Amino acid sequence: MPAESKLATRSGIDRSTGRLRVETTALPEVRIVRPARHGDGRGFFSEVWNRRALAAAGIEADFVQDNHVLNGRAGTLRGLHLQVAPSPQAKLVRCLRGAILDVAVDVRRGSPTFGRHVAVELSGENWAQLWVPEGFAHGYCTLTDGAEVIYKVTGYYDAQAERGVRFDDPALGIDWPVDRGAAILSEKDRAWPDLAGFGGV
Ligand SMILES: Cc1cn([C@H]2C[C@H](O)[C@@H](COP(=O)(O)OP(=O)(O)O[C@H]3O[C@H](C)C(=O)[C@H](O)[C@H]3O)O2)c(=O)[nH]c1=O
Repeated sequence: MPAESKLATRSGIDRSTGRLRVETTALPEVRIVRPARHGDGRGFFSEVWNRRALAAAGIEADFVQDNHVLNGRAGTLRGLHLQVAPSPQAKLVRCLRGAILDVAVDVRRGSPTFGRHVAVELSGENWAQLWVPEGFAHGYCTLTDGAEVIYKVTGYYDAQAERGVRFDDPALGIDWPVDRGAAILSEKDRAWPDLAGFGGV
């Protein structure tokens, strides 16, 4: 299938029920968070992060940094990255505008789900967020032009602690909407080893 045809936006509509919901995924530690959106004639109001609500769902997070990323064209791919000790990070990721396919990969050595991943569409339309715990590599591919991504992290940026895994490692089997030839990647992201070469944390 031509790369561009795989960029069709896969939008999902979030029917909020008036309160934040947390959903499980195929990887127990990775959760989908769905904040409520309270609409009225002016627009909507949404609590996009609430420490108490997340803690009630078992997500204890002491965030220290917010990141805001603007992406150009659809097919922009960032990842798969994580920071190792002494600067591990858990992340709460959302797409403010446009849409992304957000991916978390379990890279914890000895984990029963080592090498398995979760891929979830996050968009300004579905308002969904992905909780990516420490020990998971994170990456995303944009499904629309101009996708803006905002995420909170529990550890400060530490370039020396950054590690990565090549996004298209066949052993991971991630169904990205673009292939290596069409993806808009940084040189750094072209050079990561596969998971076997990285080894895990
Ligand atoms: C991550 C980061 C980067 N930077 C600076 C360093 C570079 O000058 C510039 C771009 O950095 P980089 O190419 O590493 O950005 P991404 O490729 O979006 O990296 C992120 O991609 C995946 C999706 C992640 O989950 C990580 O948060 C992070 O690795 O921002 C900072 O100043 N602070 C930061 O926390």
